Amino acid sequence: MSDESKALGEIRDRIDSIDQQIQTLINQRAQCAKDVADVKLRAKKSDDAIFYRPEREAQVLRRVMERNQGPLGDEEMARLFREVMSACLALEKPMHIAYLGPQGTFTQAAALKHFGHSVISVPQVAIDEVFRDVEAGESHYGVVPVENSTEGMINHTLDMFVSSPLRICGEVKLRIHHHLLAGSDTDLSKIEKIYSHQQSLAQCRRWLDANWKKVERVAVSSNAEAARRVKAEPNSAAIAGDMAAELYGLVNIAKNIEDQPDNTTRFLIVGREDVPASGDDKTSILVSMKNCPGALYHLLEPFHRHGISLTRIETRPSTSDTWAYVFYIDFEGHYTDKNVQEVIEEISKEAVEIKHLGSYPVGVL
Ligand SMILES: O=C(O)C(=O)C[C@]1(C(=O)O)C=C[C@@H](O)C=C1
Repeated sequence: MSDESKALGEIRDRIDSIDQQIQTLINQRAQCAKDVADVKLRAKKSDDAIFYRPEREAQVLRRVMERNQGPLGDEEMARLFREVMSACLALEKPMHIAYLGPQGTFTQAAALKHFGHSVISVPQVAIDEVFRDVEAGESHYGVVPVENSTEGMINHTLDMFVSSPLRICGEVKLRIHHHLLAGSDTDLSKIEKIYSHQQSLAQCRRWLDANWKKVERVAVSSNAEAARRVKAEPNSAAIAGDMAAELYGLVNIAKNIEDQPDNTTRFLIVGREDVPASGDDKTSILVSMKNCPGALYHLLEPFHRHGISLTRIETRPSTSDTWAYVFYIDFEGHYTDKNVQEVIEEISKEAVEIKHLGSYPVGVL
C-alpha cells in the first residue's frame, strides 16, 4: 500500500466514525423534536397546536452562526442546520407551504431557502391565491415576493394586506440571478422571441438591449412559465433562474445577465398566527392618515423620538374614501416592545386606522 492510500484510508476511517456520531446525534435531535410535538399536542387541541416556531428557528440559526469556528463558513453551516431543523419539523408535522408558482419560480426557491427542503411546497397561480390558500387553512404558510432591489415594491402583495387577516411571520432575501436559457438543439441565430416575466425583462433590460436588440421580448406570467414555453417552442429563449432551467432541462446560453449584480428580491412569509419576539425582529404596520398638512410628519416623528429605525416606508393610493393615504411601514423591533407600544399609541391618535401586519425575526439566511 502506498503512503498516499494509507493516509487516505486513515482519514476516511475518521470520516466514517464522525459520520456515525453525527447520524446518532441528528436522530437524538429528531427524537427531541418528536417529544416537543407531544408537549405541544398535550397543551392544545391537535388542530390548534403550532408546530412551526419562526422565532425559535431564527434563534437556533443565529447561534449556529455565532459559535461557528470554521473551516465551513457561517452561512454554509447555518444552511446545514436549516435542513436538519426542516427534517425535524416535518417529523412533528409536515408543513404545506403555498407559493407563487408554477414550480421552478424564484418564490419556490425562496420558500425552500426559508423552510428547508422537507416541506411540501404547493404552487399557486397568483399572489391572491397564495393568501386565499393560507386563509382557508389549506396551507400552513404562504410565500410571496414583496420587493426587488432593482424594480421596487410588488404592489399587489402590499395591497393584499389591506383586507387579508393574515400575519407576516417571516422574511427571506434571495439573490436573483437570471440566465438566458434555450433548448439544447436551438440554433441561436434563429431565436425570434425571448420570454420572461415582465419584472425579469426589466431587470435585464440593458443586457438585452446590448445583445438581443432586434429580438421580440414577450412578457408571460412567470419565469418558470417562460421556461416551460421554450421547452415546447423552437426558435425561442427564456430568461429564468437555475430552478426553472433544471426543471425544464434547458441549456444556459448566458449566465447572470441581470443589470444590477446585487439584484435581490425580498419575500414575506404569511401565516395565521402572531410570532413571539426572537430578540432581533422587525414589525410591519399599515397606517391610513387623513389628508391634512403635516400628516407624514405626525406619523414619522414619534419613531424618531423613541429611537426606532424605519427600514421602509411605502405609500399606496387609498382604495376607500376614508383611507386618504395608506402607508406601509417596516421598522426595527417587536410589537410587544415597550417603545414600539408607545409609538403605536401616539400614532393611533392621528391615524384613521392602524393595522399591525406582523412582527417577525429579521431574515437570518
Ligand atoms: O422548539 C420547537 O418548538 C421545535 O419544534 C423544535 C424545532 C427544532 O427542530 O429545533 C423544530 C421546529 C420549530 O419550528 C422550531 C424548532
